[in-house]
Amino acid sequence: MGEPMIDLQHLAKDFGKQTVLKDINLTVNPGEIVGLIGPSGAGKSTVIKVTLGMEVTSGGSAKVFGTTMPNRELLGRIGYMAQTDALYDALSGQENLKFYGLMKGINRKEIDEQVAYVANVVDLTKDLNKRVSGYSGGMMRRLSLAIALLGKPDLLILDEPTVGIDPALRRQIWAELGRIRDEGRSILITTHVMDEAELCGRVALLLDGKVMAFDAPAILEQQYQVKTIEEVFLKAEGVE
Ligand SMILES: Nc1ncnc2c1ncn2[C@@H]1O[C@H](COP(=O)(O)OP(=O)(O)OP(=O)(O)O)[C@@H](O)[C@H]1O
Repeated sequence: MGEPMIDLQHLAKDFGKQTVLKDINLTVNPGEIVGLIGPSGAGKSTVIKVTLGMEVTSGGSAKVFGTTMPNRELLGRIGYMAQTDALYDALSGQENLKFYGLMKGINRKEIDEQVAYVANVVDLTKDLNKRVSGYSGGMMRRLSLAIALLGKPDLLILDEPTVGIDPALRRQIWAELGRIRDEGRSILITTHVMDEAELCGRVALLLDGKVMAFDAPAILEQQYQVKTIEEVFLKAEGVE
C-alpha cells in the first residue's frame, strides 16, 4: 500500500483555553478518499489547517508524504480548497485559473489545456470570461475547486467543496474524485452531506476532539447496526 500520504498521530490543538482537538489519529493512504465528518465546530477545518501547517500543533504530530509539517516545499504537491474562497474578484475565472496555475509551476505550454480540463469538471467553461465579482456563491466554490485540481496534485485536501453545488454537478465532481483516487492520488474531504460520506473509502467521525470511529462506511454501519452513515453520525452523537 505504501507510506500514508497523511499521518496524524495523537494530534492536539488548543486555541487559548479552548481545547478543540484532544487526540486525533488518522491516516490517508495512496489511492484513498477519506471523509472527515462531525458536527459544526467539531474541529474539521482545524484538523486540515494543522495538517497543512497553517496552524501550529499543541501536541502530537502531523506528517504529509512522510515529512513533519509545516514544510513549504510540500505545499506544491497538495491541492487545498479552503472553506472561504481566496479569489481575485476583479479578474475573470480564466485569469484566476491561469494565475494560480502558473504559481503552482504548470508550464505555459500545458496551462491552457489544464485550465480547460478543470473548468469543465466544475461546469464553468461557459462562464470563464466573466469577472468573478459577478459569480454566484456556488460558482465561486466551483472555481476554488477547479484551482485545487490544477497541477494534478498527489494529495487533495478539500474543506466542504460541494456546498452550494447542485446534485447533478456534485455527481460529476465525485466522478472526477473517483478518477483521481484510481490514479493512486489521495483525497481528504470534509462534508456535511452524508451521501458523500458513503462514497469515501473510509470515514472519520470527529467528536469531542477525537476520532470516535474510522473505517469503511459499510463497516461503520455494521458496527453501529444501522443502514446509513447519517444514522451512524446520529447514533455516535447520542441522538436517538
Ligand atoms: N483561529 C482560531 N482561533 C480561535 N478559535 C478557533 C480558531 N479556529 C477555530 N477555532 C475554534 O475551534 C473550533 C472548531 O472550529 P472548526 O472550524 O475547526 O470546526 P469545523 O468542524 O470545521 O466546523 P464547521 O463544520 O462549522 O465548518 C470552533 O469552536 C472555533 O471557534
